[in-house]
Amino acid sequence: MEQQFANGRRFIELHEATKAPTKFVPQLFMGWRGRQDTNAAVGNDSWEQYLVGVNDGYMDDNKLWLPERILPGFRQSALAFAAKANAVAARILSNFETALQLPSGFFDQHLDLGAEDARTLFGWNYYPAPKSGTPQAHQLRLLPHADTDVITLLFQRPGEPGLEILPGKDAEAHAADDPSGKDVQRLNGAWTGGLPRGDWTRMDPLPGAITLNIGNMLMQLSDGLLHSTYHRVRAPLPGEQLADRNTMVLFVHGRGNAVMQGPKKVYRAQTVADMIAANGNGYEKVKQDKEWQRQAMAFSPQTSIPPSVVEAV
Ligand SMILES: O=C(O)CCC(=O)C(=O)O
Ligand SMILES: [Fe+2]
Repeated sequence: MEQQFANGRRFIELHEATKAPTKFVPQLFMGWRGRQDTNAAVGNDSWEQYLVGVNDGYMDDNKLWLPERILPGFRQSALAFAAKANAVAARILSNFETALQLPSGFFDQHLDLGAEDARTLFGWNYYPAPKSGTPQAHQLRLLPHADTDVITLLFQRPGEPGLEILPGKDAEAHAADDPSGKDVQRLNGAWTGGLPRGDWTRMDPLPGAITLNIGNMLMQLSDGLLHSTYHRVRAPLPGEQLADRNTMVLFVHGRGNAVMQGPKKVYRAQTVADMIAANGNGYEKVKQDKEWQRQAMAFSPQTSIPPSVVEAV
């Protein structure tokens, strides 16, 4: 894990101009989003992200890898790690097949990284250390959202906290869905569902642990039984160390042509590729909404998930 964090830092530490050719492609959700791009998305200079596809076809067509001479071994190392993480995801998800009434072997097939339309992504988030003396407590490093994928494996590092989830918000958004044309992408608009049931709750990093988020695709596949996790990343609170934060993500999307609909057809049929493309500019629709701003930016007294629950996750 630490080796792969270091691999990502090699990319992050390059000059802006060197990274520029790998600029983010919203349609694919692949590539590099520098501080300027994320500044436009979240309104502060607090986040940088590089996401690579496990499928070289999409990466090569869009020239989203840097040449070997700039980052020797980078690509091979990232893809090897992503494949290992994907095997973990497949093992976890295979346990859901019976309960979700999906055909046996569904996830093995769906998560096949060798498939021509494989769209799973692996990548790094980097949040620089805030400058001392700046009022960080009311700033977010990453705005609230639910991930689009089936599940996310999130790798965090002890000493670099910030992830928070809003329990109950997911369920509310579900209840507020329009029954005539259920579209789980509305979860990215969860603020329409009324007041939050829970408070923003810390999910602090534990040594060696992988954090698992449920994404919108699993919500669709499970006909709403499993709700996607609404989450955000906040800046260090007063009294906390002003550390930078490094995380890695495996966005388990699976195959782009697959339709994400459960046996009861609760949600409208959408392909993985369509759901990814729709998310490319996810924040644009919501940023101006005052009620969303109020809830998304709420900083209530800090609550934490008891350690036993965190370990079970
Ligand atoms: O960096 C984190 O902890 C969260 C990242 C995240 O939510 C994302 O990349 O979708
Ligand atoms: Fe996320």
